[in-house]
Amino acid sequence: MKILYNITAGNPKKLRKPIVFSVISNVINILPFTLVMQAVKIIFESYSTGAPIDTYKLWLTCGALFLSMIAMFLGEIPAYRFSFRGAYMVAAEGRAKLAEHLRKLPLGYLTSRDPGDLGNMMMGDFTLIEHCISHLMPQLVGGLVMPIIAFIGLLFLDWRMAVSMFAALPIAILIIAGTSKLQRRVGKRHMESKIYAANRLQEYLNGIGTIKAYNLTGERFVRLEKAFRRFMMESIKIEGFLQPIVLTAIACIRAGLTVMVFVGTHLLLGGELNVITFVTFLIVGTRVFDPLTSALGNFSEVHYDEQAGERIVNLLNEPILPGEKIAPEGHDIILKDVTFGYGDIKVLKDISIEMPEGSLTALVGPSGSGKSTVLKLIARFYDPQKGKILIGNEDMKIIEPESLLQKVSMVFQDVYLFQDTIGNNIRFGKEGATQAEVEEAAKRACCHDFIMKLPQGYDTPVGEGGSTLSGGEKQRISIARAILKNAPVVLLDEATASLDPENEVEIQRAINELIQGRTVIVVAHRLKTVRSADNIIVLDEGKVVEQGTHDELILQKGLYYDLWTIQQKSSRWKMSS
Ligand SMILES: Nc1ncnc2c1ncn2[C@@H]1O[C@H](COP(=O)(O)OP(=O)(O)OP(=O)(O)O)[C@@H](O)[C@H]1O
Repeated sequence: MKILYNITAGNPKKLRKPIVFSVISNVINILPFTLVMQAVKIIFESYSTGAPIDTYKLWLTCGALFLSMIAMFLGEIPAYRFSFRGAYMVAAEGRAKLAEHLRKLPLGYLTSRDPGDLGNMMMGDFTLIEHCISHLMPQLVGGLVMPIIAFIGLLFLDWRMAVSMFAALPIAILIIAGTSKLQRRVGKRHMESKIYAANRLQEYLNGIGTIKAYNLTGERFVRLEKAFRRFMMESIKIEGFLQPIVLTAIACIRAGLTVMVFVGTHLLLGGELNVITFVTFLIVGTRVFDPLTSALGNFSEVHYDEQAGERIVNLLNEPILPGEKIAPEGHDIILKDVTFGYGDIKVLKDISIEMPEGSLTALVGPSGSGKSTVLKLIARFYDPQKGKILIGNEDMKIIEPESLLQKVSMVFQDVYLFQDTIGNNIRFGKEGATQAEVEEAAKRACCHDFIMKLPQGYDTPVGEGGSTLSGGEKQRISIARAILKNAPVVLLDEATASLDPENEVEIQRAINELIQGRTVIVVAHRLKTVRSADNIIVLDEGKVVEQGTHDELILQKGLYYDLWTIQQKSSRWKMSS
């Protein structure tokens, strides 16, 4: 049953209708068979007795045969429709469910996977599932129903012939079932090599600009070529391994026909079987296994598709961030003895920070000291490995992640804009916001003027990732989004890239609009922007080494003082150069 669970990406109920209607359609498909046998019987009876052919019965059989063809056609329509509908429904609902699940997973889990892998799963694996439900399953059902019904019917005609005809079938089934683990293993290796090749291709395409800039074409391409070669070898292996198994099983099934001819001849010569029955068995025997042999030819594909489904099921089983409580009203944020690392190396080591409601806290420190990581923990992209983070005196771990995110606006360095209009990109901040609200937010974020200068204003489309806008423009759009969201907590990761003076002033003005009256935590790279912060936390190698106001820290003459002095000097260098 696990196989049915996997090939439907955890939704086996969706197979009910396709299977039921495939069975019905295959039962109807047996009708013409029995009618042809009836016609043969009428003709043979006349030859064997010397009596004239019973034309009335023969015409009647022909008429029934015609009607059975219509019935076959009508029976196939729902089978076809439910198989395809089932397949597309499983894929469409599954893709939506997986996308929703991905959103709820800790970001750490997602970033640990190869970038192309998830996209591949969404499109490629679900396409395999679609194919399995729409084509392979009906074929398999047909391949089993036809011989089973034929066997039962033939038992009544002559049990000895029926048994001999199907004698070798269990051997074929044993061969297929006995090698199923091996088939899965070979299929798994093939799938892994396919995913690896897709990931290398994605990496190559994503990095094509860098590859050109640093003339890495040769080295990177060798890596990609190796991945394609490995994929090719696994494809050859899968064919080379599976074909002999399937062909042996098919040969066993066909051997049953030879056994039947021997037994039939023996019985006929011994006078224990009449010619009509023998001919009937010969006609049925040559056709009855056809659906089964073609289904077996594709059976290894079912295993293969099952693995695609299993990958999806495994991802759906990955635990989402826990927490069910609605976020509290208060917005004090407290980190208590927090330790966190992305892998084994600890990035934050036992840190404690208090950020009172309505205050502005700045996180400063050398590159890699863990500033952005603190913001990510507060946004609950990850949970700390030790210690806790409290918001409004509640442990974040018990708060429902969605409810927490409603309280938080984030403006990070790597602004992502969707392939949509500028207006809709701002509207992501508040679902259903009116045009007036969008424009108001844009005005406060100092982006209304540049938007109005664009050919289609707010309806101007932006390329994927915001590629058609400058860094400063993208940043201001993301601030407008955050202003529209109007969340009480603002997390700000200041841009490290140097902005031109005009953009810098505009962004600072936009940020001032955004942070008014809120609990703000800002990662500051340019210390002059946080001189007025209520509290400045200085991080070094994942530890809080100093904290206080700008004036207090300058007096301490510690790390902050050093950083401040260096930045003051470098800004003077810039001005004099
Ligand atoms: N997703 C990740 N996976 C693994 N390591 C990471 C990840 N993100 C950050 N790190 C590592 O964690 C450490 C702290 O990173 P973080 O971005 O918090 O530092 P930062 O102080 O904000 O640095 P910067 O000022 O350069 O932005 C760095 O050594 C970084 O390489």
